[in-house]
Amino acid sequence: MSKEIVIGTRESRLALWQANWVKDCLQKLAPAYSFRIKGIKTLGDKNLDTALAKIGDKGLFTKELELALLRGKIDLAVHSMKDMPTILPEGLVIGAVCRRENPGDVLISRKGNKLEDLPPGAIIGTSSLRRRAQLCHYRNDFKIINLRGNVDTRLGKLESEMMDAVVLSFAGVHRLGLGDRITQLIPLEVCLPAVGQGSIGVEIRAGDEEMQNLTGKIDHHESRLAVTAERALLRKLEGGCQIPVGALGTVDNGRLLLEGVVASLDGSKLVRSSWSGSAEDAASIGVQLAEKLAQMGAGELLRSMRQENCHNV
Ligand SMILES: NCc1[nH]cc(CCC(=O)O)c1CC(=O)O
Repeated sequence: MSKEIVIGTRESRLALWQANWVKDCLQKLAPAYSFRIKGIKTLGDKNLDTALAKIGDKGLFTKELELALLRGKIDLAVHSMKDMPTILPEGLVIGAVCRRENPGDVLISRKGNKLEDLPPGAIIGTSSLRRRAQLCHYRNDFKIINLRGNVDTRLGKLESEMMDAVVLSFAGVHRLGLGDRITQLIPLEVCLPAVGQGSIGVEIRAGDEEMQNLTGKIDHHESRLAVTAERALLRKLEGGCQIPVGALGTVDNGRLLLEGVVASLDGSKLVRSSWSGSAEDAASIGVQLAEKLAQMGAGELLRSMRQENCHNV
């Protein structure tokens, strides 16, 4: 009998797709093991009606999986990197950051309009403060309404709730086989993605050498460096509540370019800049960019936002 490895995941169609993708990759690379998927409900799945910004996102989609990992109920936890808090619980580490999909956001509009030719006052659904702020900065006539639920639910609401468009991540839409619904790849100049967007992460127990070796087989070095820089930036900026931050690291020839943005909720103020350096210094590039953005006014922006908006410290 081969040793069985239990892979924990949320139960949304996207989460299951991602967990199965990890399972298939590992099964090919390590045929001596057998793998089983175990679905686990998280707080984020149980609170589908509450605006994300109100609950805060500290481990909303990850906590139950992490507890199962710590208790030995599962051996690996598969997450979207963008749903992972920047500080992991004691005793857990990221075993793999898998090769990143196109990290950007996409527009899916009801009548096929792109961002620039949506009608004045167009209604766009998204629950992400980051998307809201950058879209309103691009066009302040847009009306943004809260839209939660998994990818399929959100697309369903585009039809039923009289919206002109919704914004989703390319990766999520593509993985669910809904790529033909995409109207436009939103340019990175308009909207920087969420930290970690497009990358699948595999969390393991610290010191579990067997799982470290196993997950090492699907770790993608450049994706890990890019995501490390983005997470270092966010960790330095954040202070216990959801804030409109976007970031994207790209690695080319050993150099890492990190772009980052911080904006006010209504998009009226927006600070955006970049920092680059040797890719192996990923984390310090994130910290340096955070300091630069703070000097450019992001610090002030974040302080005022925390006072008004932070319900959950
Ligand atoms: N916030 C939910 C979430 N978490 C990860 C993805 C998609 C996968 C990814 O972008 O990595 C999505 C859906 C979306 O934002 O459209």
